[in-house]
Amino acid sequence: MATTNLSYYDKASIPNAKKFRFGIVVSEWNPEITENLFLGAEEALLEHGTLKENIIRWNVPGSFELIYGCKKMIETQKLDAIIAIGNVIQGETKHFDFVCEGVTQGIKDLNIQYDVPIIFCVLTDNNKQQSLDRSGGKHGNKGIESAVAAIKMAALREF
Ligand SMILES: Nc1c(NC[C@H](O)[C@H](O)[C@H](O)CO)[nH]c(=O)[nH]c1=O
Ligand SMILES: CC(=O)[C@@H](O)COP(=O)(O)O
Repeated sequence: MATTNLSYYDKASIPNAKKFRFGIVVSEWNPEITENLFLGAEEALLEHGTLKENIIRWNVPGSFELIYGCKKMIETQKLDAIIAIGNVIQGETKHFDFVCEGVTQGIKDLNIQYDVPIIFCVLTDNNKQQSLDRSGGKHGNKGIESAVAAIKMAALREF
């Protein structure tokens, strides 16, 4: 199944985000990828009206630490949504599987436990080229897609 471009969307359908406050937790593993994901997310949030001062960025060592970083951010900041940014690339061992499953389940659990939506912006790729293609390359930028999801979920949270 061909991957759709992650960055094409109907911009007119996105609520104005001026009143929302967003957290972005960024993994420091594979920074070439995660920084591009962050820039895509930040640019999209600003494009849809978010105030720069309403984007709170924290860094964590790796994708597995996104779980604790998001939890701590929810508990200490007043936020309407959080974007968790990471990039896990398959190595020689099964560690990839455990990191990906762990961060997926951990972020899922936080979405159940707390009333702040956490957007899963974690690329889980077989190789670096797949990551490059999805962080500003031929398949777009998952950071943009995640920012759009964050705005939509922040609006939904108001009901
Ligand atoms: N191999 C990758 C990791 N591994 C590190 C873990 O995320 C974690 O920091 C460590 O196990 C200590 O708890 N992390 C990534 O984000 N990307 C990788 O490719
Ligand atoms: C996904 C990872 O943690 C990865 O970097 C580990 O590499 P390896 O499986 O070769 O130890």
